[in-house]
Amino acid sequence: MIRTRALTKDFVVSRTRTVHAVRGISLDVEPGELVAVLGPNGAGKTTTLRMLTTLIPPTSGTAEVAGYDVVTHPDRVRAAIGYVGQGGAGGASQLVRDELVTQGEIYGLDRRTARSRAAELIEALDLTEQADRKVESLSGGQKRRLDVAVGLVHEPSLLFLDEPSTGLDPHNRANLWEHILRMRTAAAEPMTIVLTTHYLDEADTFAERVIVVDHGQVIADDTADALKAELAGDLVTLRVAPEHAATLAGIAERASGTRSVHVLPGAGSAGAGSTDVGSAGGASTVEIRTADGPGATPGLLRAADDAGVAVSRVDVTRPTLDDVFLGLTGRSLRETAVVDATEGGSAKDSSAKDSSTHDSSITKEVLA
Ligand SMILES: Nc1ncnc2c1ncn2[C@@H]1O[C@H](COP(=O)(O)OP(=O)(O)OP(=O)(O)O)[C@@H](O)[C@H]1O
Repeated sequence: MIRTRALTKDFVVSRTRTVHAVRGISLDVEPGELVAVLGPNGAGKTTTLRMLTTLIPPTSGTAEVAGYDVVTHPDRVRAAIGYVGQGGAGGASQLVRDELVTQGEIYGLDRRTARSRAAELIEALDLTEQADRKVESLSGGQKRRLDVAVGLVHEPSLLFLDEPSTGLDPHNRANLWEHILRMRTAAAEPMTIVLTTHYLDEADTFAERVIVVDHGQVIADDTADALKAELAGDLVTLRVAPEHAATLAGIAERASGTRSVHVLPGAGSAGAGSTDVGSAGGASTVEIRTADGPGATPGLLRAADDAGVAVSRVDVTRPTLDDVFLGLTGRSLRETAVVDATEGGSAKDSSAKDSSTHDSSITKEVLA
């Protein structure tokens, strides 16, 4: 459905400065895939989407979309795809229904077909009550659903969504996703969807494949689970008395599946002989990165018990996509998003904060 080879885009911003926004992206997306493109602000996600949707020409390299070259057959590409950009489409003073009909006609549907397609989409995207209101009167969530409807009006087999849910509250995000997934499976052939997002949990939950982009290049490409298992691993955190931390670290290092072990002295535990086990102030923490945290933990606890090491608390944390990015680049996607927002970005800081609340961790107190 999509095939790019060594795709690049340079922006000449002044006589002395060129921004290399996309630096040689080669990727293949098969029909029916749901792919999330993830990366910090300025990574080149939107620029890539804009080339694939024929809005800007590549500087070099090739891109075929829906079987057509984006440079030599842009009209064919446009007829086959839907694109929901960041700004959204839509004439503000048009009625919702009229907007959909107009867009359908722009895509070559006759008026009757455009009307029936508009009615279908209004129902499918839960816009019945808003159908005869002006676009400018819609709420953020309703407007985004209309944007998606506009992107789907000509029944494209491939839909590009550029940050579809940025700025929406969690309820509206969930609602939008429900609609997108329903539309996808309702199509005669499962629709291919390529989206960019700042929401790590969104990519994690809905995308079948995650492409991580940084500095204009693809740095990882797999399912979210595979990326997390291969590039991050689970984190097992054990609390022990400071004098037992080295013994426990040794046990962890010898355990199968262990990738790394770190000992963090507890606050106030620098003084030798602290035995304040169970109190956050005195205990040391042994952090173990392992391929399978829930599987490894019982063996670790047995070995600790055999060695006379009393573990006062166990936390097993499954990695997030942010851990994957951190492992790949040494930077956190959340941090980069927040920093860029303070430098003039807009809604990105809220997305970054929101995604940081998503974390799946299993916590278990162990009686020492
Ligand atoms: N028209 C342009 N002229 C000059 N530079 C541009 C232009 N469009 C994008 N860039 C630059 O190209 C780089 C990639 O931008 P792009 O918008 O593709 O990133 P992004 O990953 O989509 O970021 P965001 O998550 O903030 O939307 C950035 O450094 C950006 O400033």
